[in-house]
Amino acid sequence: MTRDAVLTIDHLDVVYETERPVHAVKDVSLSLAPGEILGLAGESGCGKTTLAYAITRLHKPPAKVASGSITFHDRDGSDVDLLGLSDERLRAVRWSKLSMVFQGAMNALNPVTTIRAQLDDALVEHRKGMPKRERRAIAEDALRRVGVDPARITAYPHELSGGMRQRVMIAMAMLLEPQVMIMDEPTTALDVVVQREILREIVRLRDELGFAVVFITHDLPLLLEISDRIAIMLRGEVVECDTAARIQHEPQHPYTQRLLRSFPSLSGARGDFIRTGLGFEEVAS
Ligand SMILES: Nc1ncnc2c1ncn2[C@@H]1O[C@H](COP(=O)(O)OP(=O)(O)OP(=O)(O)O)[C@@H](O)[C@H]1O
Repeated sequence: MTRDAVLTIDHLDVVYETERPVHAVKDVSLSLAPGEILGLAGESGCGKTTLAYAITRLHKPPAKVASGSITFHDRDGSDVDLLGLSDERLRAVRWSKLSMVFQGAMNALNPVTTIRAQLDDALVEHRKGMPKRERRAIAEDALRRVGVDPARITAYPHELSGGMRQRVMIAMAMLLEPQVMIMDEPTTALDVVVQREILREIVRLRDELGFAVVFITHDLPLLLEISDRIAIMLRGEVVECDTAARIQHEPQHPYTQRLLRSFPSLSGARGDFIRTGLGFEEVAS
């Protein structure tokens, strides 16, 4: 157990129990510090999403956690064995302690209820007894944080653009101020400018609210910009885990070196776009 961690993954194995079993996550051990952004990189099929689903206990048969543990170290000092939680306890932990935004999450909003109702449902369930006026204020604040005009709270999802819906999902994930957020390609469906804007917001909010993030994307240059540390996965295993700077400038594993070479843009000047808000040209000049 690591006290300075908010999440510890210990020797995790996840297998798809299909006719020919697929050992998708192999002996993965990782820890996440409070407030840290940990990037997960690796080519398609290396097990990133399987790992993200296991952490959030969203994996379903044929996926099975064959061995290992995932422990959430709550700010209040208690340790929560995520894999051993009853469904009821899991519901209590999800969104309030640990939340997630997955690929295509903007389609996860309920199409027949307003944004207000969806945010309010989460507050009613997890903040029992909170007066309505306070719930409204928190929901509007959550939207404001991600750059959505709170006046849009009465809208139905179809009345918002894809980028706005995605922001609403991120607002939803942050609504209860969780200590950990798992984000798997949270902005992939959006155009690059909107992606960068949302990511800059996530980094800013992490600075403000102090949540930790496990961030998954195919976009390694982007990951290098926003992550504190990066874990490189290859065929289900974490082959290297280090600070973003060391992964970029002193990669140790041949696969990491190969992965970096597959992004020619990495040899150019970049890296401050998300953190500083400067454009590449400004950074380079
Ligand atoms: N439902 C399933 N049944 C059997 N095998 C599966 C299933 N889902 C995923 N896999 C296999 O598990 C391995 C890991 O897949 P996973 O989706 O976790 O990788 P990934 O790194 O997230 O890929 P991508 O970047 O394309 O999303 C792959 O070999 C994949 O084919």
